[in-house]
Amino acid sequence: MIRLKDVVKSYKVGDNQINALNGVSLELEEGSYATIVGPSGSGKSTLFHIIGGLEEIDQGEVWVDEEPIHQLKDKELARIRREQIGFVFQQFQLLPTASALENVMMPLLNFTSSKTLRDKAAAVLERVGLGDRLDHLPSRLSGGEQQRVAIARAFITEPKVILADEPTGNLDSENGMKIIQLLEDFHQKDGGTVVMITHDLNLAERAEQKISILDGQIVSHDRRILT
Ligand SMILES: Nc1ncnc2c1ncn2[C@@H]1O[C@H](COP(=O)(O)OP(=O)(O)OP(=O)(O)O)[C@@H](O)[C@H]1O
Repeated sequence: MIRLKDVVKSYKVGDNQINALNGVSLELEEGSYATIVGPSGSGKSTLFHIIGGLEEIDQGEVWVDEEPIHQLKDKELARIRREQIGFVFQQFQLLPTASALENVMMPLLNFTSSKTLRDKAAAVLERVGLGDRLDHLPSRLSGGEQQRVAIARAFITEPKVILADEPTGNLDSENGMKIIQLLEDFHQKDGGTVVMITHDLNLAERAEQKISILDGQIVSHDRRILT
């Protein structure tokens, strides 16, 4: 359901060209749980942005749930991001002036009636253990709680895929593990696909698939069956 074929992506910085991805091919079936590991600058975030339809590619093909991401216009990409993909970032990326509930409502604000949306947002906040924090501004929540709001915001669209870029990078291990458990629940109970960038090799080992990137290329793709 996520398929990349010979993807090339470079950036121009002044007169220099930086080759961020040098011919990446990858297939992840629906319901996969995969981590992406690699040293700083190896191309992990570029790959993440490309799978999420956040960046254009120079060459190759990118398919998400049978949709040719590489050929779509901005409006179509926005629809795919809204309907298929939930994003979670290291820095949470919450709107500071909006409450937890409002942050979670954000992805569907123009698409669902407000009463239904409020109820739905409250239900996903309940699911991530924040049913008693609906009206809190992010500044009144701990880092772990803010990231759980971000997970709820990703859940609200009932996506098929959650893309998480270092979701535990700013958290202590206990709060980090709560986030991992929510992502693993999404994978195990909802049958969703999780693709997570991590520097934490212990976390990488928990996934069914580990994709290692070096200098813009996939150097290994390990698969194992979780018991
Ligand atoms: N917007 C950009 N403009 C110019 N160069 C970029 C841009 N984004 C990424 N790069 C370059 O592309 C290469 C891959 O970057 P990328 O962010 O994908 O690596 P990464 O593996 O995610 O690194 P990190 O672990 O440090 O986040 C690096 O050399 C980086 O400097």
